[in-house]
Amino acid sequence: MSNTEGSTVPLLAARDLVKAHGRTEALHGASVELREGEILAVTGASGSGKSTLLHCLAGIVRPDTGSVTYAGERLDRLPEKRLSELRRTEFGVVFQFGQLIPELTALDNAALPLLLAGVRRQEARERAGEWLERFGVRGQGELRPGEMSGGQAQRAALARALVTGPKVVFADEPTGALDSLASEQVMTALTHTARESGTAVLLITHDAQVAAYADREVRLADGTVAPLEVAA
Ligand SMILES: Nc1ncnc2c1ncn2[C@@H]1O[C@H](COP(=O)(O)OP(=O)(O)OP(=O)(O)O)[C@@H](O)[C@H]1O
Repeated sequence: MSNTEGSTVPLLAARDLVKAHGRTEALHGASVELREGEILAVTGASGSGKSTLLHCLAGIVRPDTGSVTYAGERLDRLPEKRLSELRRTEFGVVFQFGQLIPELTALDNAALPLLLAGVRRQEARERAGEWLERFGVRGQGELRPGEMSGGQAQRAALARALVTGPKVVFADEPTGALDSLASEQVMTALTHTARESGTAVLLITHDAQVAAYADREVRLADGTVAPLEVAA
């Protein structure tokens, strides 16, 4: 069940986003809203602009026009310093291939955002261990990413994304490289943990079975969110 009932002001809102990569216009006026604690799936064909939308919402790239508002702040207008602080403290990100640091163990990977935030090493490792536990990979804590299965590495990447207690997790095809069993385990762990901690999730996927884990789904086609599915 969604824990977003009664919440009217979106936590994150994109309005009329336009973003071109060179001559390719990836977004042509896309609008979407994410409420606090909501799990929203963004689906659409390859090239429809899903990743570009996620990058704009996460403050990774700035739209050419349109606005992105996070908790009342215009993200698209923020100076880089404040943006990177927001990304570090309020947002977590997971990509298709996890992007764990290959030289570090799963535990040290998961502890990294805490160390960057100034948490002492021992406490960071303890907290990271608890998050690995929630994702069912504590036993793999001393392994490096290359020694883990794809699904285990993705669950460690999710632990790293959630370890700082972000308000929003951006997940771009988090199961794209996994078989269906590993994909199911990753999605169950992600949605269960997000609901438990009240974290909102923006989930990009082209897989209907993965989208079914979300509270709501919007579909991108040719850089625009299908009008009927834009939240009022
Ligand atoms: N860095 C870039 N340089 C040039 N064109 C780009 C760049 N990033 C995206 N594009 C183009 O913008 C359009 C939208 O790309 P985007 O990656 O947002 O789509 P997507 O829906 O996430 O696709 P996929 O499901 O295949 O990952 C595509 O036509 C793509 O080729």
